[in-house]
Amino acid sequence: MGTPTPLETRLSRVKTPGEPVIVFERVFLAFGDNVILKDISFELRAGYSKIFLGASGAGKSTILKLILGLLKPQAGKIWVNGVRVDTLGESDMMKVRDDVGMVFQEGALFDSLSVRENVGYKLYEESDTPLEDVHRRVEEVLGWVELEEHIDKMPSELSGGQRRRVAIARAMTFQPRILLYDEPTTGLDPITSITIDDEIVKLRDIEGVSSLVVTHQLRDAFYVAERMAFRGNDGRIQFVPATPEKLAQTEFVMLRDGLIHFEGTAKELRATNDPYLALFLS
Ligand SMILES: Nc1ncnc2c1ncn2[C@@H]1O[C@H](COP(=O)(O)OP(=O)(O)OP(=O)(O)O)[C@@H](O)[C@H]1O
Repeated sequence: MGTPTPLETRLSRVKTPGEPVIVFERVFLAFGDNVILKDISFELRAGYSKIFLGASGAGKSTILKLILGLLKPQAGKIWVNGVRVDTLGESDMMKVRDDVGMVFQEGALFDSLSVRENVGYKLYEESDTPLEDVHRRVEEVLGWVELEEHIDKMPSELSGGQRRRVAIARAMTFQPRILLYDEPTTGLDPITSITIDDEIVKLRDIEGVSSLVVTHQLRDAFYVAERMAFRGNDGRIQFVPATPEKLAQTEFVMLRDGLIHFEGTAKELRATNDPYLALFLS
């Protein structure tokens, strides 16, 4: 076995299912007189997913920026992996961000870098990680999203769905406990969207990654909530309809007028009589 390499040590962080990994407590945020978040409290637990819905401008991306420490609230408290981030300075925030992967809208790859370099760019910059370890990790994460054979291509040679999968692989490089997805399927056709949704499901169910997904695509949101992945006896990953326990691990959060208008499972959302939600779902 030998001594673990620095990369192996980073990848071996303990992950306890069910413990809170993101906590918002009575968060208030305004830009001048424009109050965006009035009083927001929620908890994301390890291995769970939360899907944020809401009209344009409701504050969904603002919540992602607060988690990453790119914005600070004027009141309330925010914890990420047990660290209070609303009062944290930038250098400590960098360490917190190491455990949070981010999949941006449109994938946001570097056009001038190959797929390999896009996925591994942070690792290649680190002098303490041997090059062969970096190559191995990059190949591993690209294998996970089934794109190993495209490793030496440029982003311009990939389809929109493949580019998003590269972005997911890149976000996984350091095996973060939390993945934040900002509109991961926007602009993709329904079939391609499903390949992205399956990656989100796989990461949640096989890797135990906690995820926060901001989306306007209700069909994809329900797909992620109502499906589950498991590894069969032959070692292959299979997808089946979610069991009741698994269904309970994904919650929808609807933001409206700076407050949480609804928080509940797919089943509860589908059964709602609330006129605002019904309008949103129609
Ligand atoms: N830096 C900023 N300065 C001033 N106002 C801002 C700033 N960033 C965001 N806002 C405002 O905050 C509100 C919430 O923005 P946010 O991007 O969080 O909405 P959203 O729910 O993600 O919307 P969309 O679905 O359109 O992406 C918007 O009214 C936006 O104009």
